[in-house]
Amino acid sequence: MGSRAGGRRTGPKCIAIVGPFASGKTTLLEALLARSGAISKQHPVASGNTVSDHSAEAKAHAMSVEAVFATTQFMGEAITFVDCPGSVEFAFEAEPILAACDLAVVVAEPDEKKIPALQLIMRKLDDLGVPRILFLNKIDKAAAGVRDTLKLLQPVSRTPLLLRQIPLRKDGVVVGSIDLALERAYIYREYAESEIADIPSDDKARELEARFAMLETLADHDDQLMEQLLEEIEPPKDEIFDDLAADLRDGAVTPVLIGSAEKGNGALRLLKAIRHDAPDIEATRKRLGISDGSAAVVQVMKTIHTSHAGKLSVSRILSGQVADGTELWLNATDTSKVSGIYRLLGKDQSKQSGAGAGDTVALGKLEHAATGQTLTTAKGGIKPLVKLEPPKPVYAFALRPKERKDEVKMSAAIQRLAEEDPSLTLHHNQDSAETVLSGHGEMHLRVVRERLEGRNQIAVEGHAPAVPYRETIRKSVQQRGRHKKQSGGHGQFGDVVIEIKPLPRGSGFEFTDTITGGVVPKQYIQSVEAGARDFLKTGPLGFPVVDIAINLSDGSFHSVDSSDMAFQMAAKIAMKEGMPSCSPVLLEPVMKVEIFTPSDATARIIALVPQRRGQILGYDARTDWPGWDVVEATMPQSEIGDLIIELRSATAGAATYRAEFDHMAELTGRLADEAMQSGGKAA
Ligand SMILES: Nc1nc2c(ncn2[C@@H]2O[C@H](COP(=O)(O)OP(=O)(O)OP(=O)(O)O)[C@@H](O)[C@H]2O)c(=O)[nH]1
Repeated sequence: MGSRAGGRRTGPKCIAIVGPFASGKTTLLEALLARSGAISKQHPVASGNTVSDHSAEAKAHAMSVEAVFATTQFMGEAITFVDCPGSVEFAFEAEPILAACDLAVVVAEPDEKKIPALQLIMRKLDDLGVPRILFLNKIDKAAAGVRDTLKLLQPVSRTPLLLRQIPLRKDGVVVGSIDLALERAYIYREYAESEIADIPSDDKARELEARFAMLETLADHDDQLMEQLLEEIEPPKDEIFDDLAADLRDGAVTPVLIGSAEKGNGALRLLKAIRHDAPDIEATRKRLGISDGSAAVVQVMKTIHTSHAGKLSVSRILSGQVADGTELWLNATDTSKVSGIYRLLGKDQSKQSGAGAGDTVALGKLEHAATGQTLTTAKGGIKPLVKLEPPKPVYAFALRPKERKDEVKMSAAIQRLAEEDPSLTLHHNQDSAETVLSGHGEMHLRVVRERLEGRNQIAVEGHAPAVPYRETIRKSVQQRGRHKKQSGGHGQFGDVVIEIKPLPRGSGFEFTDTITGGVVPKQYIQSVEAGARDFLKTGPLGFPVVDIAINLSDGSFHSVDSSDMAFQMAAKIAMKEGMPSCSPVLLEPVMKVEIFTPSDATARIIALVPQRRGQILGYDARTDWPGWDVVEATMPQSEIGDLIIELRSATAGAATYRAEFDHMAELTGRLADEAMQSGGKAA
């Protein structure tokens, strides 16, 4: 095999490990690090001692909650692995990493339920054009044959899944694998390199059949190989290896390796496949459309704030060299100086004097750099290589510190967390005076809270954000309002007659006057409007009033005692007395919702819409998403708060939704009473 590398040094690689939730990515990283010698021993996830799940939050939930970088050396070459979280709630973490890595290892399980989640990941890789290897993990638990599993998985991949290994079974238990390119058997040993063996004679026929299928797929891109197969000539192994590498690099196939990360089985084969077949930095530059110039080009993959090294921008050096003190252009006008270069192994950092093309390192103190940015030593910066677009949030809560004194500290801490996680958004709701944090699910926001409480020592409390209810009226009324005060000296006098009328939904507020003969002088007409507007900020039901028209039709004034204030007061009195007779009614915001779901769950999704007072508008196949549907509905905003939780539990985490304001609708009965009692805020 050594000859295949041909002595060609390919430079440091960066490999993203992605895959559905709990498919074994953290475990696989642990196995890869142990096998390549970066760590002395592989720890199980449950021990809480893995390189990847090092944060308090990851340990607490026994799941990855952020991307973790680990650089190792394999056969003299550096490989940085990035363990990306599998939960859809943290899916955005992977995007800036995938944008600049050489290859993605997709860790999948022989489990039908995880297929929709796998499909989402494969689509993302297709969109970004990232070459990938599929690592079929948990082969120890596989009940079905590997080829049957691949038939199940094939629809999620736009490129053919190319089975490179088949399992070797003894008494129904997987004891090793057969490499179809090398035509060798590997007998698994726990936490140790597999033993090379001859292919057992009983398995030979199965091996030949699977090998032929592999060669046939390779022959689709190699005419010579096709001829050899047709003429039954044994193709030289070197050509097969070249084809495997070329097809992977070109994104023409998805090679499939098998293994059991938990015992370290298959890790070495995977490392070798990465060494020989994974695209290198040159290929990645080509994918990103940049050449290898003298200027350094750096893609920021993640931002972290550490207690001792400060802000770190974990970056891929795409070309050139970066040293301590190198000045990098962030855009056309701003620069930042690198202060500290570190190689990462989970939470551990080791200081480096510099980094070159292909390296993935943490660059210290680039104060204004952000995740996803492309930095360069070229004066004036360069056009960003990727455009990061965080998906729209699907879950939110209002947050406040338990102690008022922590308010400033909390908002600074959230800013830092949002810098680390661009899929988090924060806004201040003027209406409800709430600080609303939005993200991608309950766990996503729970982790933010835990970070505030743990890392930042700020006790916080959260609740569902207030629903912006409004109120309106159903009936018209004419009302007089008189404000008269004679308290010694200067008196106050204002007298108005107004007509209060309902307007069609969405009209807002209108003010007119039909004053004739100057019974209300011009300058006080606007006072009447101001008074009415002020009153409407909180109507009789306790909410802002909308869709209402006020016409000032009559009134009187006093040449000395009338004033702006007096007419504002008169208008408010008229409103206060008139409004209860107008049959006020509560309005709730109703959203137009698009729910994206795997088709086999469409019926379930349609059934849950009316349970949330929603109305189905229709459903259809999702454009360009085979096997998916989109369900359109309207649904009150108050019912959407935790919609994502139900959607995900109905679809193994795959479904999602988009909602936008559609209209305000009348709300009566028990729900209206509850809303009035709570003022729209969650209990
Ligand atoms: N039987 C078996 N279990 C495995 C294997 N690999 C991982 N597991 C188990 O699967 C569970 C999930 O493993 P993790 O490595 O945490 O999965 P992950 O993909 O990193 O999870 P997230 O990043 O949190 O989505 C753990 O209980 C592992 O012990 C395997 O090869 N065989």
